[in-house]
Amino acid sequence: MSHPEHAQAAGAADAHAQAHIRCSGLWKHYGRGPSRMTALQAVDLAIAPNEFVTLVGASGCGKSTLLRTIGGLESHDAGELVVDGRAVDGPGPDRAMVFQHYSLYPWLTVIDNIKFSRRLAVHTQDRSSADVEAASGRADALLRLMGLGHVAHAYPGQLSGGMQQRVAIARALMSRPPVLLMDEPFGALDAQTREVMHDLILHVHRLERTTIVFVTHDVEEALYLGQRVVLMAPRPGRIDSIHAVPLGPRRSQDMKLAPEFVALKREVLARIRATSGLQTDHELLEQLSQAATLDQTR
Ligand SMILES: Nc1ncnc2c1ncn2[C@@H]1O[C@H](COP(=O)(O)OP(=O)(O)OP(=O)(O)O)[C@@H](O)[C@H]1O
Repeated sequence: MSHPEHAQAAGAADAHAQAHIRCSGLWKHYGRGPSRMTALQAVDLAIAPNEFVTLVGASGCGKSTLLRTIGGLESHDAGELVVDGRAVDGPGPDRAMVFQHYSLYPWLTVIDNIKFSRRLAVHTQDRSSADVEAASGRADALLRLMGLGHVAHAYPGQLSGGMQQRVAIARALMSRPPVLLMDEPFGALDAQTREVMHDLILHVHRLERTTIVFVTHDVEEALYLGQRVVLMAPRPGRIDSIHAVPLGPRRSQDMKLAPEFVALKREVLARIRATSGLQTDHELLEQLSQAATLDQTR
């Protein structure tokens, strides 16, 4: 006889086993001795293939550390981290990363920036001309997908921040990575450009069927993009709670006004304040004014 709780537990275990990215009891420390701090404490997280998951939380809660660990840029101290059934022991072509700063090559044109990683592979692995042609076709398709066709032969310095970030995303997608890891990719863009980038990345996610893990400080961005929002808490860095976003996969800007969106935004914001140790903005202002008074009396 099946029991609902058992069925739920079995479902969760199944999801864990079939996950594209799976962290089980993941620990990460920085420093040694008395200065040792725990950046990740027993993180358990299963991300399904083609899922879009966002990570939010107060400053220093370990969002970037978790993302970089999944990317293989940081090692973990204990626990298990598996991507596509394989234990992660460093960076790999299956996991592309996009950061806030575009890190494009200023001396290469847009199209050459996009082809760059592929170009290295052509040199090192003695690819055939058919491979080179396929790479050109892929680069052209990405130019179109990212709305960059008209600037293919421009240099990064001639482009706006939003356009440069589109190039960086196209370059990350060039080798069809199954996983895209994004660390505050739109953090330096103005509000209007961010909105355009949000719809663009959702479109890319639908077409490329990539699993995306996206770090942000911005709760509205986290809710608009994510199918699930993972809320992390600091000191020690850990997962506080995971929230399913009650919106379908096709999103539009007016959904941000839907009562269920607004209610979840409030809940997540309140939880971030609570976990950061600051209950209210008022409390923060009081702390700042006390610090200012202390400075004046010194
Ligand atoms: N290389 C490092 N060496 C020592 N401590 C580090 C290192 N990288 C991060 N930390 C510390 O680990 C904790 C988690 O940092 P992390 O950057 O992952 O947090 P975050 O949630 O991404 O923060 P933010 O939102 O401010 O970017 C912080 O206390 C940070 O100071």
